[in-house]
Amino acid sequence: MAVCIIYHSETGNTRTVAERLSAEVGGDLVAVRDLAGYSKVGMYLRGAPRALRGELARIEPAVIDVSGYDIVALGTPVWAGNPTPAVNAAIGALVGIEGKAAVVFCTSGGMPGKTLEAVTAMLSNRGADVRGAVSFTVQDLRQGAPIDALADLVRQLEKEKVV
Ligand SMILES: Cc1cc2nc3c(=O)[nH]c(=O)nc-3n(C[C@H](O)[C@H](O)[C@H](O)COP(=O)(O)O)c2cc1C
Repeated sequence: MAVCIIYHSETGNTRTVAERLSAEVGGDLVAVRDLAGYSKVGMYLRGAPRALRGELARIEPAVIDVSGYDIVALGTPVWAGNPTPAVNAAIGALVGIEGKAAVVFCTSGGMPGKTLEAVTAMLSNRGADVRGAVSFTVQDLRQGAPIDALADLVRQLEKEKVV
C-alpha cells in the first residue's frame, strides 16, 4: 500500500512527525519548501499574516503528483491558527488527489485554531476523501510522545484498502 507523506516545516517539528510516521508505516516523504526563505522574525512579521489571510506561497516542488499512491498524509505547522501558506499552495499543487484517501496533521504550541478544519476543507475541495485529522503539540513531541493516533489512522486505511 503506497503512502505519500507531504509536509511543510520551518523549525523541524512537523518534519519530525512526518519522519516518524514514515518510520512506522513506510511511505515516501515530500518536503515542501516555502521559497520566501523566512528568517525567524520574518515568519511572524510576514508569514503569520499571510497564513491568517489564507495566502498561497511560492513553493518547491511546484507540482506534487500523488497519482501513484493509495493514501496521502499532509502535515502543516500552525501559523496564527491556520495552515501555512506553503501548505495552502501544496494542496493546489497536488495532481491525482481526486478520490484518494487522506489524513491530515498539524503541530502547534497548543493553539491549533482552525488549522485542521481548514486543511480538511481545502483537500476535500480538491476531491480527496479526508478520513482523519490529528493535532500534535510541541511539548508532547519534545517529551517523545508517540504518534500512534496518526500511524493507527494510516494503518486502518491500509487495512480497508486491502479488503
Ligand atoms: C509564525 C508563527 C506563528 C505561529 N502561530 C501559532 C499559533 O497560532 N498557535 C500555536 O499553538 N502555535 C503557533 N506557532 C508555533 C508553531 O505552530 C509550532 O512551533 C510548530 O510546531 C512549528 O512547526 P515546524 O517546526 O514544523 O515549522 C507559531 C509559530 C510561528 C513561527
